[in-house]
Amino acid sequence: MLHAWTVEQIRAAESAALARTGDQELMRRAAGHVAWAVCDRLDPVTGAEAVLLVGAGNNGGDALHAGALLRRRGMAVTAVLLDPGRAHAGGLAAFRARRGRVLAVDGAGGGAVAGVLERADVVVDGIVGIGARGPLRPDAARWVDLVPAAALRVAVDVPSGLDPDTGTHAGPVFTADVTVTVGGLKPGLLLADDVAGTVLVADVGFAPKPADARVEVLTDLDVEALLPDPRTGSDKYTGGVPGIVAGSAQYPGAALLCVGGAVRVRPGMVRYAGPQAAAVVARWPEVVAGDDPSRAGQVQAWVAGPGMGTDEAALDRLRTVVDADAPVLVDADGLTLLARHPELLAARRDRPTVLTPHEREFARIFPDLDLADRLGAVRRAAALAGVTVLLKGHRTLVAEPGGTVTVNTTGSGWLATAGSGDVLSGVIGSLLAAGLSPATAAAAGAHLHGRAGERAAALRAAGAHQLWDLLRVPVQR
Ligand SMILES: NC(=O)C1=CN([C@@H]2O[C@H](COP(=O)(O)OP(=O)(O)OC[C@H]3O[C@@H](n4cnc5c(N)ncnc54)[C@H](O)[C@@H]3O)[C@@H](O)[C@H]2O)[C@@H](O)CC1
Ligand SMILES: [K+]
Repeated sequence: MLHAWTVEQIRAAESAALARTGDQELMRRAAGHVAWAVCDRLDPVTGAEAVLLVGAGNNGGDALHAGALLRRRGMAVTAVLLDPGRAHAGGLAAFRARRGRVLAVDGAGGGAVAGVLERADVVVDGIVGIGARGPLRPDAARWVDLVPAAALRVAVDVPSGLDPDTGTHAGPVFTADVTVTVGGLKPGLLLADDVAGTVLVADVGFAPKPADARVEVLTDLDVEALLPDPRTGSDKYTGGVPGIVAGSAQYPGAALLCVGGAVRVRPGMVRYAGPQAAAVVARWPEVVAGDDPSRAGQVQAWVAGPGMGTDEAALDRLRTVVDADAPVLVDADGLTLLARHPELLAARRDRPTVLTPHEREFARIFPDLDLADRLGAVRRAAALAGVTVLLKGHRTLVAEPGGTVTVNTTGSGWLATAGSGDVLSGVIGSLLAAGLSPATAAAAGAHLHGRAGERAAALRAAGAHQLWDLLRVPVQR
């Protein structure tokens, strides 16, 4: 499991380390990681041209110390001081001692900055780190816009302009190929990977406690450990029995896709209750199928929604499922019905329940929550409804009512295809039926589904049904 901490939490851990170690030493360590990240990606290092964008705080100090190290490796390094009177004194002294070139944007050097940036092989962003508030000020933002995309772009701690707690950026932002983040991951780096690039965590001698983190990432090993293979003595109920309510005359494929997701994650048995029973059994002979969830027999978790329609018959089926004691996942048309009948959602409060909306469905159920901050919105939705909420997107987020959010980092563009979400619902339904908690089942399901999407990309396997075969491929080590 990986963890990410808020700026406040990082600051608290940092202050204890500052008292122990001193800020110069911490900064030198951080700078060592930044310089290593640069040199590791350049060939040759000697003679390459680097530009440091240096703000007025310690983030700029990190960049200046890194610049001094890059000088030692024979690089031509120019420090652009955005606020020359307030540049970090220790960092500047170390940089000058290595005969680095200094340009001050408010002095004679200002005019030369654009030309220096244009030629740079590497640009190091030390404009602001976790001390910044709000969008970048115009005097800093103008330089971000001049950074050439062809250069290696390395952000110190956080790409300037990106909110480390939320991953939002209201104005210009430094787009990094690599972010070297100090002390621990920040949620914003996970959410805005398009801005942060590859994230390296620089261990400088302090780290917040994993137990304090409210944002987590599952790894392959975590997910494998949650899904043991069947053993001698297992029966169909130890594997788990999901019940699927999906599909309609208009969307028969949704039933097959959702059931397929459930079957291929290894439940003990899958039940189906809807109008496509014959088609389901024709494709999935292992499934026990009927049309009425109230007569389905023992079910350990329900999935309701994909392609089920929104008519009276669909509403009746959804009511039956919502009344069940077993865990329930509601997706797609089921979410549309929940938005129209809030009493059904209220009935699931504090009972094991997962909602899996994409952004439009989310906005229908939680119209007052602002999706500009997806992390904040999904967390508030889970707290408001008292259920687990999985918000789909490039970074799918899973929030439990207690406030912890899991960020899914697997996936590919090949998942953006009709029916892909139906498969995901079936996968999570199986995991719920196997006894995982709603948040763990949702996060593990999103992880498996994302890995399947990555394999689909590698194979160019188009079509959501291709995901069935790619869900439980063993992890390569
Ligand atoms: N304190 C320490 O000893 C350590 C600090 N570290 C580095 O220090 C950074 C934090 O340093 P600081 O607390 O000095 O803060 P920053 O360097 O992140 O930013 C503070 C400066 O940014 C300016 N600023 C604030 N909001 C702005 C905005 N919207 N647009 C433009 N400028 C803005 C402020 O006027 C201030 O001068 C970390 O991100 C990390 O890079 C690390 O080196 C570890 C050790
Ligand atoms: K930065």
